[in-house]
Amino acid sequence: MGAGASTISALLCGAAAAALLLRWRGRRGLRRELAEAGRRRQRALGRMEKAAARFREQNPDVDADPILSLSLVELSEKLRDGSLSPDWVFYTYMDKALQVTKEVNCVTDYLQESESQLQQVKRQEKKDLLYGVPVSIKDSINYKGHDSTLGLAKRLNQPAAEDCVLVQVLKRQGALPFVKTNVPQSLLNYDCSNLIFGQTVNPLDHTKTPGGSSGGEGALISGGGSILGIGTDVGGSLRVPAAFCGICTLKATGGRLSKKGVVPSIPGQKSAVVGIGPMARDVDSLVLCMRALLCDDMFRLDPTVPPLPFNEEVFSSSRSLRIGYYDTDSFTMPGPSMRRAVLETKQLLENAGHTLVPFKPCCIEHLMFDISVRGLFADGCATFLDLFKGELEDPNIKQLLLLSKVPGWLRSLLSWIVKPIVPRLANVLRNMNERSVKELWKLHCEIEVKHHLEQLVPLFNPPLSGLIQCSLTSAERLPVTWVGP
Ligand SMILES: CCCCCCCC/C=C\CCCCCCCC(=O)NCC(=O)O
Repeated sequence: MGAGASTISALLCGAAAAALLLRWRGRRGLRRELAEAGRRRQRALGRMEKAAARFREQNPDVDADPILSLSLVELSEKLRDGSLSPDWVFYTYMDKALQVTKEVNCVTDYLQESESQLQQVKRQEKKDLLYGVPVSIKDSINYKGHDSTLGLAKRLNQPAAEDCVLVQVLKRQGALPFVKTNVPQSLLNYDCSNLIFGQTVNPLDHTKTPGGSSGGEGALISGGGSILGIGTDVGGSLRVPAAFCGICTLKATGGRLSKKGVVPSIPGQKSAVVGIGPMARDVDSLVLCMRALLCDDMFRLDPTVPPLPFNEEVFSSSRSLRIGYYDTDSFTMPGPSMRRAVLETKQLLENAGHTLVPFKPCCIEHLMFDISVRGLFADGCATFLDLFKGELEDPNIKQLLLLSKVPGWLRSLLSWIVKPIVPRLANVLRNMNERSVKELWKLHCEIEVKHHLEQLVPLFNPPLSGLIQCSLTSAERLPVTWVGP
């Protein structure tokens, strides 16, 4: 080998060694940041623990069980008529949230400002719908002075400059947002773990996931540590954890509740719409929350939200309803217990005088893959991958990341190869490829015109077809899975 060639190979080796060293240092720095964030969280939980202990010491007669066993409707009535004191409720839930998080690891941050807000609320004459109700919020919902991490190290130490509109409205209604809860790294996952806060587990069975991405909320509420929570959902992030944890939720129509200050995983993506919603132990709690949120404050603070208040007339009407139902969409097959739950509910609704109409949702496979996955990843996964630049990857997101990193041509080839054996994986792969602007506009037209206007709206519109005023389906067809990748 000549001197020139050895110089070149020495330079190449040097460059490779320097790159490896830089990468190692970068990763070591990240690990330190993660460890520091973990310690910060422990300090926050410690402050919470001290506050709860102080309250217990000063109020030894407060009995937690009667407070924790009240439904949200009962609790808010008692708070408003003065038969329960807001600080009894606040510290009782704080204590319970600590106990639940010790078991299932669901609380990520203590919103200590809630203690001064509690003092303010107690001085208030006006007692709004959520007066004195402690509320938990998902990590991605901005609360002034606190991080919305999405489980990503790069988002640490970037506290929100202001409360998002939802939090502002909750506060105006007298609610006390007191903790933030865990999410999977990037939010695009049906599990609930990240490298900052770790794995959240299901309170009903610690070997199982609580679901995701609003899994911290699901676990905390199901464990009894919060009476009302707020989460978000694109492809199941409210519905999956609610079903896995045995609680209730409502994915409000996109745009019905303000998204201002709620951090999405793929900003600008419009095909699979983000919906915000409450999570709670029963349906009446969801109703109370929606009634409280759909108010003038919300419409004024975020003029993009249509100023449609909660429709009391429709809600309290005793008119019998025509309700569409299906126990299977023939694509995501329900387990026997889910099917039984739908059929039992159908029977109960019929006994109550409603008419149940069988109804088959159209083209689930197409909607899931050619619309939702294609829409989410229409930039060839570039925005999703940006989230992970310079980031340590949680093992639970590795599979999706691996598919996202494959070059488009190879994804198409792999899709073609695996199609006969795993057709659904082939479908995911095919739809993760980059689309042109023209193709994306075509996709938006298909969603708005073909799917919404031509297929969905007629189902709900009396003049055209059946009066399907709401629909009943098994909540979630995904089986509850074990924790871990
Ligand atoms: C919109 C997704 C449709 C489901 C398709 C399942 C096929 C798996 C392929 C890609 C994974 C996409 C992950 C979707 C997770 C959605 C969770 C969610 O709603 N996150 C958003 C949020 O929390 O706001």
